[in-house]
Amino acid sequence: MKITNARVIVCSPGRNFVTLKLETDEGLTGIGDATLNGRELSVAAYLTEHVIPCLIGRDAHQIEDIWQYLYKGAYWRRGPVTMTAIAAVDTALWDIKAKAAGLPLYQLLGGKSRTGVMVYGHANGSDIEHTVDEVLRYADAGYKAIRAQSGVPGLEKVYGVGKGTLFYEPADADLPSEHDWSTEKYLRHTPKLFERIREKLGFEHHLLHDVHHRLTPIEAGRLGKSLEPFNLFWMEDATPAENQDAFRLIRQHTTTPLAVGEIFNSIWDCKELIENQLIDYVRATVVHAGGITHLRRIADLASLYQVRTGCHGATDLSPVCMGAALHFDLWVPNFGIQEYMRHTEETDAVFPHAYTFDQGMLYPGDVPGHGVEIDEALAAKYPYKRAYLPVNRLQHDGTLWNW
Ligand SMILES: O=C(O)[C@@H](O)[C@@H](O)[C@H](O)[C@H](O)CO
Ligand SMILES: [Mg+2]
Repeated sequence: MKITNARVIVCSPGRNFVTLKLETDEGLTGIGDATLNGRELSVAAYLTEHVIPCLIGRDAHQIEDIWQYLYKGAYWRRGPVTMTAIAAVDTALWDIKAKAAGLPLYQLLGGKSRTGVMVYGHANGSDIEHTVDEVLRYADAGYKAIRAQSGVPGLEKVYGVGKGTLFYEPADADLPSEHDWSTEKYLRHTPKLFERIREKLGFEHHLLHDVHHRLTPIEAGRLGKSLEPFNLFWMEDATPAENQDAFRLIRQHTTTPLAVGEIFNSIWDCKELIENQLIDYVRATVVHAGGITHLRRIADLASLYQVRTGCHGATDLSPVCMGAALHFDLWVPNFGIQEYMRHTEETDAVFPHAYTFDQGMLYPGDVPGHGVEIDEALAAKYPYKRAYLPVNRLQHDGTLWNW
């Protein structure tokens, strides 16, 4: 089955998405997500100018060979742009292979390992009481796991605290907006938030929290320790992970489980974290980590060390990535949890999909392929609009900090 045609579709139904569509001489098509938040057009150009010309005429069934060809063949290995482009091709090829087999993608990976995929939703509030109300709302909606982020007194804008709670969108401006940060204020506030949530919610639900790379390792150790009484499912991105060894220091100080990896694009970003058992959950997902083919390698390495998966699932990952990730999640033996930030109705209309939500679980559905399509005519009505993630500065002197 030969690849006869390929094109990149850029659209902005509420936010930007990049989608790769492959066509074959047997009439089967497949799509893959290629969205890299705030740098969308770099991947679109990489695919159009450099990858698509190499794909035409290749056998769509040779997923592994094409992966190796694009990875080794570029000479310049890894990096978010390259790995997102490879992921798009890989996802589209798995979609085609599953459609050719007449099977949902999870069957090709090894079949179901569980009945459904446990997800966590985002409860955001401007202060503690508002966040508690949001957490209770998610619990009422059937969620078994809830991430809680709250505004911090004395800080004007804090990551994760959005206006529209169900459809929070971090890429909020044409050029980066500026947030302010104070580690001292945050560290004083956050244990109070979780104390109050547990008081009102009890201990039946999983609670998660995202630190968004803002602490030093020793500060992260301190936060993890202070959150221990509240039994978090995980503390995410406690410190930047370019230096994988940094997590050793956090580990020495707390038993709060650690998650990291939404910005990882290769197994090399997490090899030491996994082999040294410095984390409990790896957050890499299909679109930014080289597709199903590479994510499977990361998960297999992780499983040797009892590290579980916790795929990134924010709104800037398109429904195409979500669909593919859910097939992966249903199969992967060392599954932990899947993030689920709902897309807007406009986005869902552009990307009709087979996956469904019920009582805190997502189900990928049983249609052949990964179960997500793109309505190209509708997509064309939403042209690209530049939108950037914010930057963060220390409140007391304006030093650029981690966002
Ligand atoms: O855990 C998460 O979902 C976040 O960290 C994301 O919202 C992240 O900020 C965006 O995906 C960045 O593109
Ligand atoms: Mg995160």
